[in-house]
Amino acid sequence: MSHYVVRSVDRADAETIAALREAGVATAHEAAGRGGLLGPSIQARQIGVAIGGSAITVSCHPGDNLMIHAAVEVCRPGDVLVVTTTSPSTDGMFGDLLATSLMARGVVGLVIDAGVRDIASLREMGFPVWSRAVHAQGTVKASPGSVNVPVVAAGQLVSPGDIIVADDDGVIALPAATGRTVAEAAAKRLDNEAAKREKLAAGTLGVDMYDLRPLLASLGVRYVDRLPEDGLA
Ligand SMILES: O=C([O-])CC(=O)C(=O)O
Ligand SMILES: [Mg+2]
Repeated sequence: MSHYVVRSVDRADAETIAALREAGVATAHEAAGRGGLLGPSIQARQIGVAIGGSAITVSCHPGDNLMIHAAVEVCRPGDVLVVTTTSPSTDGMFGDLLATSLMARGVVGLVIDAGVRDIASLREMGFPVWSRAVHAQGTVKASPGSVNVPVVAAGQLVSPGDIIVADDDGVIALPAATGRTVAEAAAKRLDNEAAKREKLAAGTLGVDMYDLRPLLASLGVRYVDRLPEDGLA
């Protein structure tokens, strides 16, 4: 098996990335046709932080953070490091020292399908992390892997240069080439949601706003004042 550190990455433009970050993971996911999400095994390790950036991908041997060290050098300001392991692992392969190194390169956050440690320091430093686990288990630097090859993180294919948006709801990866179209669709959804929010706040019911009464009737859902004697039979 060959191992590579790929230096060149095609990134999306900063404006598109910022628009998707502002839209948020849920809206970007809807705007992308309900695609792109990493699975919920990867969770935010801080509250109220949203990031957007270009993926630098890392494929590591489980329990081995050698390739994270190798990846730091190819990161640019505005990137997000996306780390995977070649078999499932929750070892704490990333902590405040690696975060210090990434912050010095202008990396805006980490998404890792494995464990992190030094979590109190990471929060204090303001380096945001989305991970499968928090686990102090130490790792070694011994086995080869690759940087900037396609990887799978929590069931989602992530390619180098993908737009990563992460917030309290989770993480989404979008191909850079689709970014502008998704950002436009996200902006439309946000406008539309603003109008809906106003109506809902004024007391309009979802069943009326979405015209769901005919659907409920066609599905055989009946409104009664009391449950009939024969119950749900
Ligand atoms: O050094 C390691 O193996 C991971 C870690 O704790 C750090 O980056 O601070
Ligand atoms: Mg440490």
